[in-house]
Amino acid sequence: MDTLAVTGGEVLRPDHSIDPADVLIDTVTGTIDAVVEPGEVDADRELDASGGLVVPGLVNAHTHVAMTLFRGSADDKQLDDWLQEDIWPVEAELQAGDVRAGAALGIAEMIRSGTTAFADMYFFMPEVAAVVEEAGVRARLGHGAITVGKDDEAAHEDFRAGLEFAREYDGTADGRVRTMFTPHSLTTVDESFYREYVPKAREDDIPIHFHANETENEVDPLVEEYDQRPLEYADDLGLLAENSFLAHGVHVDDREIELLAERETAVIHNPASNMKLASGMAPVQKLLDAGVPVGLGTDGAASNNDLDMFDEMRDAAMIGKLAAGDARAVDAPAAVEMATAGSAAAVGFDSGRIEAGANADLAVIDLDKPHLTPRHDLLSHLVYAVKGSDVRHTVCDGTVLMADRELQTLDLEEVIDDARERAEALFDRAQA
Ligand SMILES: CSC[C@H]1O[C@@H](n2cnc3c(O)ncnc32)[C@H](O)[C@@H]1O
Ligand SMILES: [Zn+2]
Repeated sequence: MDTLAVTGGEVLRPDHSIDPADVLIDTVTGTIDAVVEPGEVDADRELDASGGLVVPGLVNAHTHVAMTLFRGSADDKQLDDWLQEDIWPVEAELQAGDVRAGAALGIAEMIRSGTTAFADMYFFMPEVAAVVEEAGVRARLGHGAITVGKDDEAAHEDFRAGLEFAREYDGTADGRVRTMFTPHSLTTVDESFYREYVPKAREDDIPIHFHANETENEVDPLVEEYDQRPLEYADDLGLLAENSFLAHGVHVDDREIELLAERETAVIHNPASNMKLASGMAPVQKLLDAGVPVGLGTDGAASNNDLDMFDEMRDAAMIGKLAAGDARAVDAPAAVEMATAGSAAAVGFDSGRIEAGANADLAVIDLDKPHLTPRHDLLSHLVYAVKGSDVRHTVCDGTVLMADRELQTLDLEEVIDDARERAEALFDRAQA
């Protein structure tokens, strides 16, 4: 056994208590071996966490990581106009190398802000899988399949590609890449495709992830056509299950909330994207009270515009209070739970908790900062005051991915240069 000890810090436990402890990691299995009294470990190597707070690596449960190339290119528009006028015309010009560069940039950004795992639906997903492997993070990946704007044969090809990717790449990168089947949304995929392909995914036990109930424009047409709420329609299609998770769930009524709880289907809350696109306020406290599993995501960098999950926790707590009209709603423990154990469970990773047996995915936050002073309540700081740039070390699967803010697996300068070049060429092609 080869071991790494994270020593000298205070550790956030699964019950949200925080106390001084050392974390012993088995780097061969990539799991936490023990959490022990300070000074008791004897390990092959040590990572100094003194003066810091050791937290589970954050889990970004809904993103399109390569969309970092679109950051700042399309702001201040509602979802439909944003997608149709700005995003989709440029995505039509995407090449594999663009997705690789955008993914590397996004993954570098996530490692630098304490995120160790993410769920992603996009295009050219083998490229994303390759960067996940190289960077050392953990991810659940799906090829996003869509039927609008495609002829029948092209749409079938897209859906077959989605299933093929899910089957071929599951378990790669030493098990750090897991896969899923990802139809884009309830309104952009024709019903017949759901009827044909969802059973195929279910047969192979492939998790399903899709956008749903993000804007009112996604609700009304379905109610009109099917005389059903969108999530009743989704249930009829076999989309709601324990290993399904949907992004957004902003416009859900009480019956849909009940359905989600009954089916144990998780909602991934994306507060920044919902605010920026003016999609609405998800009823997060209501979902939690009803027993719906809730995770947290950034969505893509074009609608956020960063991938910092600390920002997202703060946004979730803030907008959760506004939505409920109650300052007690979505408190700090609820926001932390969403970004860690909640997201990890939704995505299907045994991460998001610092406890023996769990994946050794963690981040160390430097608390020695003016904006983190004094220290009345560190859980409060995590949600309301910490920034991604306060992360000192990031560890995933027992491997140190960032030490003292230096990336260990990616060359940051190269990643930034490459992303700049690819973004410029991509937007030039789109404007030609
Ligand atoms: C088919 S791959 C994913 C597809 O989703 C687009 N996208 C990015 N953000 C959102 C969002 O908030 N709602 C719906 N779709 C979104 C992305 O640009 C890709 O085309
Ligand atoms: Zn999305």
